[in-house]
Amino acid sequence: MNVKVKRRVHVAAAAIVSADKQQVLIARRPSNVDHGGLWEFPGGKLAPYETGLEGLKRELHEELGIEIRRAQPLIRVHHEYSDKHILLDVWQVHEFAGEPFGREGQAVRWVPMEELVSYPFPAANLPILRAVMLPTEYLITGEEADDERFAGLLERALKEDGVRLVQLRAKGLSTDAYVARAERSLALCRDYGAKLLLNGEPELLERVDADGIHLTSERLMNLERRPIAEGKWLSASTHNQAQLEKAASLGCDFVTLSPLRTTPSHPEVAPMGWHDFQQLVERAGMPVFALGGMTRFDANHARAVGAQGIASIRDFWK
Ligand SMILES: Nc1nc2c([nH]c(=O)n2[C@H]2C[C@H](O)[C@@H](COP(=O)(O)OP(=O)(O)OP(=O)(O)O)O2)c(=O)[nH]1
Ligand SMILES: [Mg+2]
Repeated sequence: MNVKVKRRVHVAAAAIVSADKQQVLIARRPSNVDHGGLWEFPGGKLAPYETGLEGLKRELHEELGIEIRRAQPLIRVHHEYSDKHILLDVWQVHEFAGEPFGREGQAVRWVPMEELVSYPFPAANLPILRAVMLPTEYLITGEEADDERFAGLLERALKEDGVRLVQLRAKGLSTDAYVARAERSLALCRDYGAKLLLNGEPELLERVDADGIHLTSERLMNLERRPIAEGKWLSASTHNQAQLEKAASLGCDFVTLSPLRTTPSHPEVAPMGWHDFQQLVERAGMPVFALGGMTRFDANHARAVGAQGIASIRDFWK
């Protein structure tokens, strides 16, 4: 029997974002290498004993002539190519010195975030594109009987906290009341350049042209295929490996994973803690927001263990 062991390749790559966070730098792979002609996030294979960030610093100097000043982990993606197993260790570079140019003759281009999806990338890159486009914080709205009070609280979070990703969660409302609240939330979110996801049946998007749908874990597990178009965002609540795998198989764009800590809203559920969380995130293959007792102070740690950031009601709803 001829068992071929695939090569394992650890690659560090950079999502270099402009100071206004509106653009990201990509490069085109030369036509004579693997995935030639496709676009990529600059970077390359780690040398023996190099850490991801060390390797990335070396690669960005070699490929673009820049020095990294400030970088933060963005996402880790495992992908099976036909000839190798690859780990893409992607960092978001917030600050650098020098003027980037293609030192190896490759094309290099600043691209507006929303145009990224129209460039051809290698197959492993889809989760990275999603991660680059998403912020670090995901606001889940609180239960609020009064529409005026609700709008005031949402606007405060958009304005004061700079929230740019919102899930409208309102279990207590009838469908019509939910739709009315969603229309109003959408207008507010548009004013601040934030994305709005509706927590409910996917068909809600036919009534409100929001940016996407957030599935409860129960809805997630009952679906056979992705219920909405690719151009809309699909997120889901997950709590374990099986749900993460289901989310991946449906083509969810990102998920929340909870509960990280014990919370007043779910006192009976055992918290998973950072160790188990990190292990689940490593193989998730999509951006994951830590949920359950999280505040913005936890965002850096969440990033450090591989997450996109944190999701919260309480930290933003005051
Ligand atoms: N840099 C980078 N590599 C990617 C991306 N997506 C993706 O699948 N890859 C794959 C392609 C390659 O198989 C591998 C990266 O290798 P590389 O060719 O950049 O390596 P390197 O810069 O060290 O170049 P070399 O000296 O080995 O020629 O990862 C991406 O976005 N950026
Ligand atoms: Mg390279």
